[in-house]
Amino acid sequence: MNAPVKADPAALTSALLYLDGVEVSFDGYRALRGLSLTVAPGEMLAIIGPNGAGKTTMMDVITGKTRPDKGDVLFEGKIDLTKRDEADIAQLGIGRKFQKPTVFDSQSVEDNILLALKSKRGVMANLFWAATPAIRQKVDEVLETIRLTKLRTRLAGSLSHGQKQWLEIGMLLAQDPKLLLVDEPVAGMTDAETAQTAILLRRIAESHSVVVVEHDMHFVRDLDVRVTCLHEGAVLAEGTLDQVSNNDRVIEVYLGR
Ligand SMILES: Nc1ncnc2c1ncn2[C@@H]1O[C@H](COP(=O)(O)OP(=O)(O)OP(=O)(O)O)[C@@H](O)[C@H]1O
Repeated sequence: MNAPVKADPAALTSALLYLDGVEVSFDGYRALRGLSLTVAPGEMLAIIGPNGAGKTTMMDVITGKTRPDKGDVLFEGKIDLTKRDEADIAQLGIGRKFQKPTVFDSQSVEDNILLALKSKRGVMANLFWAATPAIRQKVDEVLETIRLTKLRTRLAGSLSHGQKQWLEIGMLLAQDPKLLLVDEPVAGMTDAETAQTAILLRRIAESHSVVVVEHDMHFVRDLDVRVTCLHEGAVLAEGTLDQVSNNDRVIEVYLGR
């Protein structure tokens, strides 16, 4: 069996996100077993791996939902995320998109974006909140990025599954995250929506760091980014999709022959 890939210590100071030797156990079951990886500023990283590899647990550790038993989880080279709670971590600029869209169906597309903007401002600020030109501009910008400008007045509940996913990504963008964590964004999408989502994430990655967990290899190929394959709670292989998908162990435990 291959030794788990270690984080590069030299990357610590330059990494936006740095995980080293992260261990998580649930009732004796070791979900993460020395997980080490880094995400550079402005980088998009795709994470693949079989069911139970620890991908969701990794996201939970980064966002403060799960505390690791051991290991380093650092943001911007110095902020120890293991000491912060979920709300703090969101404030630091780490946004997470879960697999299922959770938009407000009874609100319009643009009001969903506005609500996301408001939630960033906090309750007190909302008392004095008004649709200032700066806020309108931000909403316009986000709608343009997610290509929903023409549907801005439609009720979110009437959107297709893919459009809802894009809207939710827009709601994250409204909060100006430095790092976006995106969990299986194309599950349940049509092929056309999947292709559009790759274009959208590539556009977003021009100005944000992104970690995307996905099983759809066509989509991962379209992303054209560094790929990390997790297995049994650690990194099994890293590199381009071609390098990772030609790795014998990755073929054995995940992709098949
Ligand atoms: N709260 C929990 N209590 C007990 N076991 C858990 C808990 N959360 C996760 N696990 C176990 O830890 C392992 C890793 O799970 P995780 O959900 O992180 O894998 P994954 O790579 O996201 O899988 P999938 O691709 O199916 O989403 C699994 O065996 C899972 O059953």
